[in-house]
Amino acid sequence: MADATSVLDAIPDEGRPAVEAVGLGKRYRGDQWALRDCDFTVPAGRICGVVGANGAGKSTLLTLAARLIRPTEGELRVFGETSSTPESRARVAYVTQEKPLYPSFTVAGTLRIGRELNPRWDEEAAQRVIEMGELPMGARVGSLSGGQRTRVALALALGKRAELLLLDEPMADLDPLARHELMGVLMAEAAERGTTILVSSHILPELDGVIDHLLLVQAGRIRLAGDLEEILDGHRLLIGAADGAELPAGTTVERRVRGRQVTALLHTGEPVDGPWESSRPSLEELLLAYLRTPVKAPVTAPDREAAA
Ligand SMILES: Nc1ncnc2c1ncn2[C@@H]1O[C@H](COP(=O)(O)OP(=O)(O)OP(=O)(O)O)[C@@H](O)[C@H]1O
Repeated sequence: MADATSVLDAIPDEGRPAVEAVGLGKRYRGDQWALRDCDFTVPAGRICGVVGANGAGKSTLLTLAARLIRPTEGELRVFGETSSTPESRARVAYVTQEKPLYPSFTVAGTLRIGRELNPRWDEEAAQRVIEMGELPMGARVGSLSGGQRTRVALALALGKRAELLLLDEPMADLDPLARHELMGVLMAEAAERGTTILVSSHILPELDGVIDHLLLVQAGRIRLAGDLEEILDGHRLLIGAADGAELPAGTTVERRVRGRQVTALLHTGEPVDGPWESSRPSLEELLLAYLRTPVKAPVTAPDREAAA
């Protein structure tokens, strides 16, 4: 049996940047920036949650990493490369929200295309995902439900044996059991092969216990980026009496009063003095507090900001 050292030896990129943004910006048209001034690093082997409200820029970020669009400014390095080559494309698999598949092809025919197009194709990995969902290999893709098509798209992505998996809300149309099971498959993939996974989701509980890295995108900006444990350690959730002590200045992300009780999320790793019940936030508590308090980022041109 392989020990921990030999597993790590088998993951050559472990810890090195898989995805690195430097001054990254994307403007589709006119003065509207979908992303602006983004700087972050996702080390190889991480499962990174990409979280943000509708329209925040998550899909744009994943599409840039898949090299389907180009940055307007700055760069997004994938395994150190700034542009796309056939070799670099073979290292990346992207499952989009639309999951474009040929409706007239059968499941088996779809996997056959995957096999023919990908030199590193892993038939067993792809088939495992199909079989777990008990999908008939002879069924036409067009006759499958949305969740079943998602399973076929994930099977293609896993069969490709990519080193970077980009998953844009992959689980949205799956039932809870399938979601749980496929999350397990993705985690096993990351652990065994050191695959880096960027997964966007609005279903926050689905990410808890799965991701170990976080990118919080808000209004086209990166609001939080880094190792998840470090981010959680750097915040305190306080509960106390609404008419009690003042919150420490400068660190409050969100403050909510309900009746006589106040709940606040602070961006500080330091212990907080005062009549507070203080704890480390859960991932969901952290994300909800940030999502409820969007920053007013200047993603549009100054004249539009002034008008807003
Ligand atoms: N192809 C496009 N052409 C023009 N504008 C676009 C295009 N794609 C996205 N946008 C705009 O860029 C911004 C970011 O969109 P994006 O799809 O990246 O957000 P998102 O965070 O993935 O949203 P959602 O959670 O709703 O999927 C939005 O204002 C959107 O209208």
